[in-house]
Amino acid sequence: MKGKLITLEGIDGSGKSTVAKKLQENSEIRLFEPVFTREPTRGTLTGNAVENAIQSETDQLAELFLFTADHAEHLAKLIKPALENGKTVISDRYSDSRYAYQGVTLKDRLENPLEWVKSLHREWTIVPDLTFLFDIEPETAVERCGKRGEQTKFEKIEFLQKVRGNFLSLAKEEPNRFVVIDASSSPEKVEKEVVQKIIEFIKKD
Ligand SMILES: Nc1ncnc2c1ncn2[C@@H]1O[C@H](COP(=O)(O)OP(=O)(O)OP(=O)(O)O)[C@@H](O)[C@H]1O
Ligand SMILES: Cc1cn([C@H]2C[C@H](O)[C@@H](COP(=O)(O)O)O2)c(=O)[nH]c1=O
Repeated sequence: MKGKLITLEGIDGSGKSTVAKKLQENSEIRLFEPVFTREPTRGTLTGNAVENAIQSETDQLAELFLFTADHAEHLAKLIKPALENGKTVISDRYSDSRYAYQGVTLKDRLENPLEWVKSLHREWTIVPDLTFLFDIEPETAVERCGKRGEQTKFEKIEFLQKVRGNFLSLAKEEPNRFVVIDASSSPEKVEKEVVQKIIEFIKKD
């Protein structure tokens, strides 16, 4: 793989999509001609299945496998070919979302769901080169989501506190891959920090 994979992670409402949009418009980032993508994927068979699953009371294991199927399809159809072509890929959510979220949804079904979900990916996923964790108090994130948050089952403070804990443990385990961003700062400050880190990272090679 010649290209680099950069991922944006964090709880719902942490500001990932806002930054992803800003990165697409940023002239310094555009020079690298990155491929922008996201998980769950949009408008695909697997992405639509995930969308349906998260809008209903789907069995948590079934939901994990749908998210994972979407990841496999995403890797095969977009991520791997882009990296093999030397492209920089920037994904709004990726595997760490599975480890952090399904690490919580499956806690009554499995002994150590986070590790189990990780092990399920180990032999075939591509580990990102750089991951931004948009870290924020769930209260602030849920408030930001307003009415939108009331419609989805994951945007609940207590649940997101546990997801945030999982993200922070993942970041602690791999300090060389993760950059933890204070996502409660202003949109301008968050964008500036992310742009600066991406440029440093790409130029370093
Ligand atoms: N730094 C910021 N300060 C204040 N508000 C912000 C900031 N970043 C984003 N927002 C606002 O917070 C809300 C959620 O942001 P956004 O959709 O980017 O989050 P997200 O992490 O992509 O959420 P999700 O994962 O649920 O899609 C939006 O209304 C956005 O305008
Ligand atoms: C990839 C992925 C996502 N989720 C959760 C996180 C969100 O609540 C929804 C959809 O994501 P969006 O960025 O808000 O569109 O799904 C998850 O639980 N597991 C995953 O692997």
